[in-house]
Amino acid sequence: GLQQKAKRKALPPGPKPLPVIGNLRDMSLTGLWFSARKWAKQYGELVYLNIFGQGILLVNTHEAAIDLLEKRGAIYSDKPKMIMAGELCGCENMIGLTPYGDRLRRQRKLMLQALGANRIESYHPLLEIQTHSLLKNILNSPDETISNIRRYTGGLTLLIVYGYRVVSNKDKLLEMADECLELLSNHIAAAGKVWIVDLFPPLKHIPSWFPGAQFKRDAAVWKGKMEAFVSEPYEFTRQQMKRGTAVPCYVSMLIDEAESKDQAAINEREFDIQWTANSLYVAGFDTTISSVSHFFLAMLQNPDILRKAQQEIDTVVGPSRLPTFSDRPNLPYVNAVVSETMRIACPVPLGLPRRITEDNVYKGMFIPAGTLVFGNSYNMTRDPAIFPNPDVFDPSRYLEDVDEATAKLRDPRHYVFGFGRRKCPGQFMIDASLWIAIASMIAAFDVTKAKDECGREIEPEVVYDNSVFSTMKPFKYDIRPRSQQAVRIIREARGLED
Ligand code: HEM
Repeated sequence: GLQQKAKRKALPPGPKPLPVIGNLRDMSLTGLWFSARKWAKQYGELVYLNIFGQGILLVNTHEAAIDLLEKRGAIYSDKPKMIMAGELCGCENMIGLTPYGDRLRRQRKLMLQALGANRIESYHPLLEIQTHSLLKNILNSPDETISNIRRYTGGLTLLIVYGYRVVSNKDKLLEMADECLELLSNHIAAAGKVWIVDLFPPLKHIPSWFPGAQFKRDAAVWKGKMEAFVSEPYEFTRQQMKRGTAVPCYVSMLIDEAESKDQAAINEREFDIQWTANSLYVAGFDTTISSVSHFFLAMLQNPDILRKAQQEIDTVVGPSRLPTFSDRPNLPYVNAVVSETMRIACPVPLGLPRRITEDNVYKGMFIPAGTLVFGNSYNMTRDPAIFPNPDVFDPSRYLEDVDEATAKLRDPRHYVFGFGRRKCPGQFMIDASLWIAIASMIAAFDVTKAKDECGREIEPEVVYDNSVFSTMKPFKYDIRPRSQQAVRIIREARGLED
């Protein structure tokens, strides 16, 4: 009866909304995951908010994420229709914003075909070469570590996806990508930011010169930049292929494999290659930067952990060469440092938004169709039942002798890559690229706090600067080769320029 219906309509709990604007004031443009963790503690596994009536659901536990985002994937895998980001800025075809359906399944198949667990080994040589270049760049310009890391990350993707070699921090494609990524995650599709046009779609028809239509003028400029970001690197690979000078990469491999003669199918294939390639860049960049920055931060703050990892490398790899992928099984402590880095960094703390396509009920709580759904990975990686003292960077937590089920539960890879049908397709690639980068930096460098003119240590200042990814403003530290021997093996290693 009526009572039953009222009960069914009970939304999940959450901070009290105000009339009309809802929880607008509870939202923040950066670091929303800190509030989300507090709400999870206060209200439990599901938290519901609204902004101007648009429902937002935070899924705070692993159990609920599996139950909803994975097991009920048929209705939890769609994406919000974003008029500003999608239609007006031309980002609607980025994979992370693509609606669930045939096109997405086709595109995910392409990405997994190229980056699936069984394909990663074929990238090992490229990953080692790119890592050697990173070490050389750090050695040559230790004060530019952040731009070195950006160049490593952007360069790695440009190499693997487009076969394009970046050999300077001021590379044109790298700078173009930088600008677009900043626009994308802090302006166009910033989490916690609502575009008025997304709330009142008819506004998209107002003319650009109209007072208040600044968003339309911005969108027009941004759209042009985004289009160039998608097409220019792709054209580069096409040109190289025509000249016969292309390096084997994601794009050239997929173009080669296309066999259809039917024009519609050729166009569809080209569209899929262009947009998946661009999305690999977009999704892989800030996530890698966040991981590597958190690694540096952890090493500064925990010199004992760095020393212990270095000792393991000295024993297993020895001082006369850099680590390679074949050393990985023999370096349990270094592996634990990499896992702990992924957990602490949690590079996409609230995942990417989903949109539920039908009304749904979970444990008596009502979740209306159209609600935006976020998997709160940040809260899951700080669950004290699984990770005691969750805010402490402690690799030894992975080295305890526990049964297989517990070991699995303690692997941060279960939480940080999202869930179900939209789970990160780059997870195997990043698992390899992050490992080789971290192992090599541990082997070659000491990382310590920077000192001021009076020789006092400078505490790193941690300021999160992004609304979707846990990237930080650059902080100061000191990085130098461990020894003359380390300098020699870095110089001798084969890099991108050799
Ligand atoms: C530590 C690094 C990374 C983390 C933590 C991470 C995490 C995530 C998360 C949480 C999502 C959303 C999943 C969901 O909706 O459930 C995602 C999506 C995605 N990731 Fe990653 N990612 C990382 C690196 C990468 C890399 C290196 C690539 C590319 C080579 C990549 C490509 C993608 C793509 C294309 C999507 C969109 C998938 C879709 O919407 O269907 N990611 N990632």
